[in-house]
Amino acid sequence: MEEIQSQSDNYRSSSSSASSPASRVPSSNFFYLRKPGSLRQPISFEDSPEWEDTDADVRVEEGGDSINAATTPVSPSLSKLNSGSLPSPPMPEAAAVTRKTAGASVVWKDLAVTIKGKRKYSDKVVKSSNGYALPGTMTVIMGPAKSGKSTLLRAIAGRLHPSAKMYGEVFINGVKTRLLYGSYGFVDRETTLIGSLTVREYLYYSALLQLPGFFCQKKSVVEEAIQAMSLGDYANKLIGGHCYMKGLARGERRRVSIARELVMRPRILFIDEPLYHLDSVSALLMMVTLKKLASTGCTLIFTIYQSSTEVFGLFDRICLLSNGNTLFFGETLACLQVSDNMNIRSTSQMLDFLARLCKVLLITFYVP
Ligand SMILES: Nc1ncnc2c1ncn2[C@@H]1O[C@H](COP(=O)(O)OP(=O)(O)OP(=O)(O)O)[C@@H](O)[C@H]1O
Repeated sequence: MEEIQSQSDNYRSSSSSASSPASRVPSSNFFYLRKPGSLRQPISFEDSPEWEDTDADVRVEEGGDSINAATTPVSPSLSKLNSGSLPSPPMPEAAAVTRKTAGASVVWKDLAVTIKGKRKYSDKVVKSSNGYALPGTMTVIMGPAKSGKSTLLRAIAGRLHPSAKMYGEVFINGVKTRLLYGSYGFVDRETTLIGSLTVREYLYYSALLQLPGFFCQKKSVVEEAIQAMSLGDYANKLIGGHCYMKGLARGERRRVSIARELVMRPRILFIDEPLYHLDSVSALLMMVTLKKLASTGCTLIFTIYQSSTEVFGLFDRICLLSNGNTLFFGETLACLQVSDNMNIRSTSQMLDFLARLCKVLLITFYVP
């Protein structure tokens, strides 16, 4: 306890200044260790006194990304995040700011992927795929298992495994280029989260690790990400899920992994199976959240194995794969139109039709 007290005193002496005297902050704010039994009542990192450094003339202009800082706020030590049990702070102003991102158009042309170890060159995992994704829209890569969805997604994002070789071209905003760090986010099918942190703490750590810039800017991006993924009700809850500690449900965990990428404010977001292992209600909620995210301007591209009729109706464009072949690329409505011409009257009938088509092609092409 003495050690904690002395750390606390050190902190007070180093952080106290004319602008933020320690006397302004109640002494109960200076706990460095989580109190015993407080695991179920986690504390927001915003309880750190430095969040309230109102005298620091730091302003972040949303959308314009410009920062005017007379004094640079000091990042808090990570130990200070484990503060004691204090009442939850009100949502900061940043949370009320609507997220607006300039998306980017993505075009892939004659994209093919081979993987070392496959028997023949003709055994391409993805074969001559063409398509595009526009800002503010959701483009989904659909197909049965092992049809090459993840491989195509990784190829577009430039994140193929070293044993894979890509052919064809990818254009970002009309320029043949690789995606730069920070301009895009990639959410894998399974991600590891830190169960001993709350959602807000975890996102804040991610922001600290991934982003340059000022502390208050990180605060705003974290709150934006929480808001964008509808995690407001869970922001102060422990992620959990380890050592028999009950944690967030799968749907929320998945949203946290997506929010982790959003702190980078990516222009393009790639998600491998956002509905992986989600029940139908969580799947619909996830898709509605993603649709909302797309409406802020972000370009969303993701893979999906199967979809309910309701979820299907939310997609803007579909790239339908079967054994690496692109069977259809176009707008969802056009896809429905095609099915209509074929006397298919409902989305579920169309999905059945597509599934059957995939199976036929799979059997036709997959036989060695
Ligand atoms: N690194 C790799 N090494 C060897 N083969 C691979 C590798 N990655 C993918 N493949 C093969 O490529 C094919 C397509 O895999 P991919 O994961 O892209 O399909 P998918 O449609 O995403 O399937 P699923 O949804 O079942 O994961 C599979 O036959 C898979 O075995």
